[in-house]
Amino acid sequence: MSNDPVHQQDEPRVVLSARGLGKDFFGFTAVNNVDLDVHHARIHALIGPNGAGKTTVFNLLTKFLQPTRGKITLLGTDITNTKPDKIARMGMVRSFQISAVFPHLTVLENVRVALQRPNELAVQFWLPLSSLDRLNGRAEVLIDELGLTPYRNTRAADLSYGRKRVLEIATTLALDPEVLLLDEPMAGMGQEDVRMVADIIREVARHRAVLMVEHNLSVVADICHHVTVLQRGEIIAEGDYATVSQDPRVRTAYMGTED
Ligand SMILES: Nc1ncnc2c1ncn2[C@@H]1O[C@H](COP(=O)(O)OP(=O)(O)OP(=O)(O)O)[C@@H](O)[C@H]1O
Repeated sequence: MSNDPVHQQDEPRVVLSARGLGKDFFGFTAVNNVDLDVHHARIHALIGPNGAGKTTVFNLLTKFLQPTRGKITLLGTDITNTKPDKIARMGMVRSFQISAVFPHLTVLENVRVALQRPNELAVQFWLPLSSLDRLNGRAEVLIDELGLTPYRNTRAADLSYGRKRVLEIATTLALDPEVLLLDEPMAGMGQEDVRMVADIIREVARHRAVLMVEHNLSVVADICHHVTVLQRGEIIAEGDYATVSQDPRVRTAYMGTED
C-alpha cells in the first residue's frame, strides 16, 4: 500500500485517529477531549510540559490504558475496545513493546529473532531451509534500511547507546507496522547519537507513520511534520513547529511567560 502513488501526494491518508479521547484516574482528568490525526509517511510529535498527558495519550492509543471517553481508529477500524496484542498485529507498534534487544546476540541475530516472532518460526522447526533464507533476506534489508550493515556481526552489548536504540527500532519494524510509536527516542543520548537516530527516524517514516513523544524541541523542529501540544491533558496548539512555537499559549506553557 505504501508504494501506491495516490498515497504519496501532499495530503497523505490518515492511518490513526482519535476523537474526543479522555482518561480519568479516580476522578482526576489526565486527558480530555483529544482529537488527533496521524498521517502515513509523516512524523507527528506529541509535546508538552511535564505532566501534560503525553504518556497517557500514548498508552490510550496503544490500548495499554482503556479510555474513559472517546474513540480510536486504526487503518479504518475502530480499536477503542481492542486488546494491545491485537493492535500490534493490526499494524501499530510502540518502541518498547517488542524491542527486547538481547545483549549477547549480534545485530543480525537480534533482527532475525524479531522477524521470527510474528511468523512463529521459532516453534516451527520443521520449516524448510528456504523459509530461513527468506528470513535472512528480510533481516539484511531491515539492517540496511537502518544503517546497521557495518555492525551486522557486532554483539548488541558492544554497540554505542545510540546504535542500540536504532537496533531496538529495527526489531520493532520486524512486524512491518504502518504506524510506529516512539516514546522519547532521544532520551539520554549525546548530540551525535541524536543526529543519527533523527536521520533514521526520518528514513523509517518515508514508508510509515511515526508518532513520537519528544522533549528535545530542536529534534522536533528538525524532523517532525506535525506537532500537537498538550497542557493539562488538553490540546492547546497544533500545526507545524514554526506555527506552534509562536503560539502564545505554547510559550506560556513552556516558559510561564509569553515573552
Ligand atoms: N496511573 C495513574 N494514576 C493517577 N494519575 C496518573 C496516572 N498516570 C498519569 N497520571 C497523572 O496524569 C497526568 C499526566 O501524566 P503523564 O505521565 O501522561 O504526563 P506526561 O506529559 O507524559 O509527563 P512527563 O513529560 O513528565 O512524562 C499527571 O498529572 C499524572 O500524575
